[in-house]
Amino acid sequence: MLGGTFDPVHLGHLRSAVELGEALSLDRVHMIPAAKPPLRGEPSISPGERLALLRLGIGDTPGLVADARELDREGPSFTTDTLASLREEVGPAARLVMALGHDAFLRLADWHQPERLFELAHVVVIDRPGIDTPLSTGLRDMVADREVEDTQALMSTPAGHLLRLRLPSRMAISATDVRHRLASRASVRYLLPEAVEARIHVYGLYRS
Ligand SMILES: Nc1ncnc2c1ncn2[C@@H]1O[C@H](COP(=O)(O)OP(=O)(O)OP(=O)(O)O)[C@@H](O)[C@H]1O
Ligand SMILES: O=C(O)c1ccc[n+]([C@@H]2O[C@H](COP(=O)([O-])O)[C@@H](O)[C@H]2O)c1
Repeated sequence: MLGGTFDPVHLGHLRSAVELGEALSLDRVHMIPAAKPPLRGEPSISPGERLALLRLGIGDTPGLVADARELDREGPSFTTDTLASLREEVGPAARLVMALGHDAFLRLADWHQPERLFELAHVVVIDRPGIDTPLSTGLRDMVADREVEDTQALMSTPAGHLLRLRLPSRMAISATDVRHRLASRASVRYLLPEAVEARIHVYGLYRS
């Protein structure tokens, strides 16, 4: 899974999802919008609208799935609940991966039941340009015994390891920057899929 606020989805998310799938030979990558992201304020647009943009962004891309399961739950969108539901679907022997960017990883110790994440899945941290803040002591201690060096070691078990991955097309694109550009009427061309940009303009999203 690659979860996110996707406010809105951009090419950094989509290209990372494709390259993650290739790097780990995954059957598919579920991109899962958080209805209520636990550690940040209310997103700029509704969960349903963020999901609609994600669906447009994915289009018919092989291997990518727009997964709406977090929109069906009440309360904060805790990733442990999402992984538990994915684990239930795929069974105990399947290899399950939760991917996140380095910026999100830096706060992993503050997540709901962080240790349980590793009982349910592997954690793969995607390098993000410009973000090289060192880990806190708590986070370093949490992951020390879990870290593996390569994808083969990661995929030898169903869950429990951590891998840091540098994908080929590292993109310095952020949703914050996209929102700022839209609010100031600057161009977002080539930062988003064209269908996503078109819908944003048609509905006048992110204008203020
Ligand atoms: N350009 C990128 N390259 C790699 N990973 C990314 C990139 N952008 C976002 N991610 C990761 O994708 C996940 C979802 O990101 P999110 O929806 O918060 O986008 P964002 O661009 O970080 O948004 P914002 O600027 O609003 O914080 C997070 O784990 C994040 O680290
Ligand atoms: O489970 C948690 O406690 C938790 C705390 C913070 C973030 N997450 C998830 O991490 C993903 C990225 O979050 P964000 O805020 O960086 O877009 C998204 O799927 C969130 O639901 C999950």
